[in-house]
Amino acid sequence: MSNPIYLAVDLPRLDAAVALGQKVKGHVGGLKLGLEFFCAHGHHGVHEMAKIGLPIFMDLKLHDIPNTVAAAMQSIHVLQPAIVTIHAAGGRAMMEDAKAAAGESCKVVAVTVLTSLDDADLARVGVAGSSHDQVLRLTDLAQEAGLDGIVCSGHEVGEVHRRWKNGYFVVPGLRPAEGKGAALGDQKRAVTPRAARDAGASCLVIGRPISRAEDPVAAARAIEATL
Ligand SMILES: O=C(O)c1cc(=O)[nH]c(=O)n1[C@@H]1O[C@H](COP(=O)(O)O)[C@@H](O)[C@H]1O
Repeated sequence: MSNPIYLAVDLPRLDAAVALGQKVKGHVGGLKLGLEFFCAHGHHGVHEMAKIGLPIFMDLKLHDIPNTVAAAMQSIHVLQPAIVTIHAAGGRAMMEDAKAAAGESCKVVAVTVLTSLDDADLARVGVAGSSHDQVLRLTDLAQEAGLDGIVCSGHEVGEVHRRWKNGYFVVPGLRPAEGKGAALGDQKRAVTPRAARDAGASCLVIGRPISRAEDPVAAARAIEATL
């Protein structure tokens, strides 16, 4: 089985990002480049990271009118990402157009409810009900739109997996062990990598527990050993 860990390379400097990717490449299955990275380094930065030889996950969380999102997807074709994120809250037409504009080999996955939000945060933006119900609602919409899968927390992935048998499920907000490793930081719905994997996650997104560890290779290896 291939390594399901994607390292979230959320570092502002390109040389540091390349060095980190090179160091841990034997212990992760891919590299996730997010908004921080793409805004700072653009296509050039993605090309440099691709040279490390691992699949690239472009976490752009696109959310706009369908025409704009489709055009953005076309503009990143050339980078041949393995996975791209969009926001499910952009609606069915936006998701359909994003998928149609993506390359054949690129998985398009929709972020449901960010792992940094809890039920009280959702209420403040006008979403009645629990984060759990909202994840399931947006999962069904993403499946109807023909996407490859969704992004959710480890708390919901078990139920998502039961509803959508062959979907691709990305789970971020992972912390290696209760009370150990990196603190929760801004994550509110966190679980351990092993718990997420057991519940049906296809892809485990892990950032600070590896990138901020004193020894990132040892941290990645230790997490890999728990899976
Ligand atoms: O789409 C994502 O990857 C994502 C969705 C989400 O709901 N929560 C979330 O944390 N992420 C990303 O996952 C990574 C988590 O990083 P750490 O909290 O440092 O492990 C970051 O790059 C986030 O942008």
